[in-house]
Amino acid sequence: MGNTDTSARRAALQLLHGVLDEDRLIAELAGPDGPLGMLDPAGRARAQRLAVSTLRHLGQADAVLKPHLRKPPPSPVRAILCLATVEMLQEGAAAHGVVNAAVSLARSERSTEAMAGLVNAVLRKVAETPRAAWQALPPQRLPGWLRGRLDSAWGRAAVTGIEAAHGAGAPLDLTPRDGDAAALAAQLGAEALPTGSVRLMAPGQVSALAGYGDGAWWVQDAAAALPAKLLAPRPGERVLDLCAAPGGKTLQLAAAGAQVTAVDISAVRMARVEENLARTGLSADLVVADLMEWTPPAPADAILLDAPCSATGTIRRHPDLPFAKDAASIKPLFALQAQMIDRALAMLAAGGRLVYCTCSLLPEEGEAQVAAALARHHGLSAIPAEAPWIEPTWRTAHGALRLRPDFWPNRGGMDGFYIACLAKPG
Ligand SMILES: C[S@@+](CC[C@H](N)C(=O)[O-])C[C@H]1O[C@@H](n2cnc3c(N)ncnc32)[C@H](O)[C@@H]1O
Repeated sequence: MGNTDTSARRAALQLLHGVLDEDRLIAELAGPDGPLGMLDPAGRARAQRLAVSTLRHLGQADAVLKPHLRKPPPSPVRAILCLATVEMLQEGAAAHGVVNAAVSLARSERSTEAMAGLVNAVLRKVAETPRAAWQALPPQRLPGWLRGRLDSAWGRAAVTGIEAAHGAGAPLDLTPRDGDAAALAAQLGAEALPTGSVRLMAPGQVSALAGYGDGAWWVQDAAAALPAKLLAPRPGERVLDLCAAPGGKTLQLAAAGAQVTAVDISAVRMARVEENLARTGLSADLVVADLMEWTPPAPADAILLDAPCSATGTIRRHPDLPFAKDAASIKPLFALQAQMIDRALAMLAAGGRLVYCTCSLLPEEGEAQVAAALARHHGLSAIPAEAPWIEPTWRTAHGALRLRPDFWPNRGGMDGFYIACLAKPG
C-alpha cells in the first residue's frame, strides 16, 4: 500500500514536471510510455487525480507555502511541496503520511535530496493550516495570457466566476441514448438537467454505473451536448460530423436517426468513435481523413463542425491546459477554423444547415469566426437557436449561443462553448 502510494505520488510529480516545465498536456503524458505506464489502474487513477488536483489548486498551494520559504524553491522542490500541500489541505489526507512520503520522494532524487530537510520543515508548518483558511483562499487565477483576453471579452466579474468554476472542477454529465433524461436520472439517483443531460455530482467509477455495459448513455458535458441538439437532424438526413472524435456528437446524431458520416484526421481518436458506437449499438460511417482534402460522395443535408480549438472552455476538467499552452500556440487555429468553415460550406447542399461550434472561451474562435463567415459568403444566413431550455443570458449575436463555465453556478457549471447555426442559400 505504502509503495503503491509512493509510486502514484512519484508519477504525479512526473506529470507535474511535464506540464509545468515542458509545456505538455496530461493527455499527452498519460500513454503507456509515460509516467503512468508502470502503474496498475488504481495507481494510474490516483496519480492522475493528484496531479490534476495540484494543478487546479497550485495558486492556493503557492500562497500557503510562501510565508514558510525565504525564496522560491527550484521547480522539482516546488512540485513536491505543492503536491503534498494539496493532498493535505484539499484532499484531506493525513498529514503524517503525506509529509513522510514527500520527504522520501525528495531524498530519492539527486535534484531534490539536499532540500529534503526543508521539505520536512515547511510541510510540518503547512499541516497546521486550518481547513477553513485554505477554503477561504481565492480560486487560482488564470495565467496572464488568457486572463487578459477573457477580461476584455467578458469582463472582470465573469473572469472571477470562471476562475471559481475552474477551482470547483466538473460533475459527470451523461447523454441518454433514448433521450429520456428523467428516467435515467431516476435510475441513477441523479439530476435531469433542463437541456436533456443527466448530472451526477459524485459519480465514482463510470463503468460501474447502471447502463454502461449496454450503452444506455455516454459521458458528455451538458454544454457539449447542445450543438447536435441545435442541428436537430431528422431521421434519414445525410449528416456530416466533421472533426468527430471521440464521437459524443456522432452518437447523438446517430441516435436521432440520421445517416451519419463521421470524419476525423486521427486514426487513434477515431478508434474511440468505433468503440463508442459498438458499446451503444449505434451506427455511422467512419472516415479517417483531413477534411481540408476529403470530399463527400454527395452534398450533405446538414453538417456539424466541431473545429479544433484552444479548448479553453474545458479548463475545469483540464487544469493543465493554461500551463501547457500559450497565446502563440493557439493563434494558428484561428485561420484553420475559418478554412474549415469554408470547406464545410462547400460540402453542404443548397438550403442545408451548418452548426459550427468550439469548446473555447475566446471570441476569436466563436463570435468572430461566424461574423467573418457571414461577411465572406454571400447569401449565408444565421438561424437563431430555438429551444425551450435556452436561457436568455446564453444568447449572443446571430442567434448563436455563448456558454461559459460560470453559468449554472449552483448546479455545477458547464463547459465553455460557442454554438452557431448557419443556413446555406437554397
Ligand atoms: C474538438 S475535437 C472534436 C470532438 C468531437 N466532435 C466530439 O464531440 O467528441 C476536434 C477534433 O478535430 C480533429 N481534427 C483536427 N484537424 C482535423 C482535420 N484537418 N480534419 C479532420 N479532423 C481534424 C481532431 O483529431 C479532433 O478529434
